[in-house]
Amino acid sequence: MSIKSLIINPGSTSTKIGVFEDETLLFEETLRHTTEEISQYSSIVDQKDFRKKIILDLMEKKNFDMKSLKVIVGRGGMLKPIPSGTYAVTDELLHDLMIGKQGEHASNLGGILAREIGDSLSLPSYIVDPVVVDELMPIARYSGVPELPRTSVFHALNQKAVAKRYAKEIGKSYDSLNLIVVHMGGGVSVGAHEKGKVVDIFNALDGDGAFSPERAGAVPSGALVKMCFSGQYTEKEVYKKLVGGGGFNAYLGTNDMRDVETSVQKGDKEATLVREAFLLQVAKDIGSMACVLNGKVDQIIMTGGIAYNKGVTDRLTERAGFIAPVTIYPGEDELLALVQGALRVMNGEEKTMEY
Ligand SMILES: Nc1ncnc2c1ncn2[C@@H]1O[C@H](COP(=O)(O)OP(=O)(O)O)[C@@H](O)[C@H]1O
Ligand SMILES: CCCC(=O)OP(=O)(O)O
Repeated sequence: MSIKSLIINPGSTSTKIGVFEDETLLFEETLRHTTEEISQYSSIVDQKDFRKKIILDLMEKKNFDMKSLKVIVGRGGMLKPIPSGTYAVTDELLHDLMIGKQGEHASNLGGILAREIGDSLSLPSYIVDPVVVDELMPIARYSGVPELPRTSVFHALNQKAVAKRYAKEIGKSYDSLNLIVVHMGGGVSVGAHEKGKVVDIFNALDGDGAFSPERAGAVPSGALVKMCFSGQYTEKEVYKKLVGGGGFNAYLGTNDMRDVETSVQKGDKEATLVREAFLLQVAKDIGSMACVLNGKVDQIIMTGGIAYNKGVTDRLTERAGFIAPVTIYPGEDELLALVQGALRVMNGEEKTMEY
């Protein structure tokens, strides 16, 4: 018997929704959120009802019978560091999403909404490869301050999905390849995949890599300390400068790369400089990961919404293409990866992971 699933993928700048019958997509929708829309809410959990309404409105618009569903699957959020896999949204896991065990991010809402909608229909709910999948090699955890270890927070679901897709397309196993995966969405993460494990990562959230549409990435640490103690800002205000209001938002007032591109095409000097600075930072992150892999890189894979922009991928290839050939998978394979994760446990091919 076939399995119909509702897939919920909240990102920092969008909510993506899909309905599948087994692995066949019945329909999908991506709703983009402007900075103004998101900044009305003081916390991620406060956005729950707004994002839930979007989902239920879409189901109504499509005249979809919710009773025909067998499972609800959400993107997994800021839980404790855990291995890759499919997890049931248990009470403990739900609690950690609600409190944001490792912090706040829209992905926390994936499991919360999956469980809420699942419970209302008496259906199971799962998350797959949450943003906290942790396969870091021990030496990648050192930051220089023992109390502040580097952490693995990234687009684990899509990074793994596109890496496996590439391996399949060239007839090799993911475990046999060394890949650098560059995900450019609302956040940016660059990962070193060594024989099937993400052994080092530039953290996409409040971490150490390139800036992104809505995040600062790495900033000069001494100046940040001074800002924190200047008395001018609350803790929340400083954090917002780093996550939410950082990056393109801070320089150009938009989290939408398409607006940036339009300004660049019109000859806007500031937009051109900021875009070029972004590309420099991402290229430097790729170069770092080449060293992590001892220069033995089979392929660089560029993905995420920004990878639709050919100007961006061409310039990155110009800067980093000497390291390895480049494959571009624009957007992301997250909806299908979420379905496949749930189907594997429901069909008994894989065990549900214990949280
Ligand atoms: N067709 C496109 N061309 C260029 N940029 C795009 C396109 N589609 C999305 N983007 C940009 O990608 C970013 C969002 O990427 P996405 O992977 O959807 O992020 P998230 O899941 O974090 O919300 C935004 O800056 C958006 O403007
Ligand atoms: C929290 C890491 C993943 C991430 O940054 O996702 P978005 O690009 O969707 O915000």
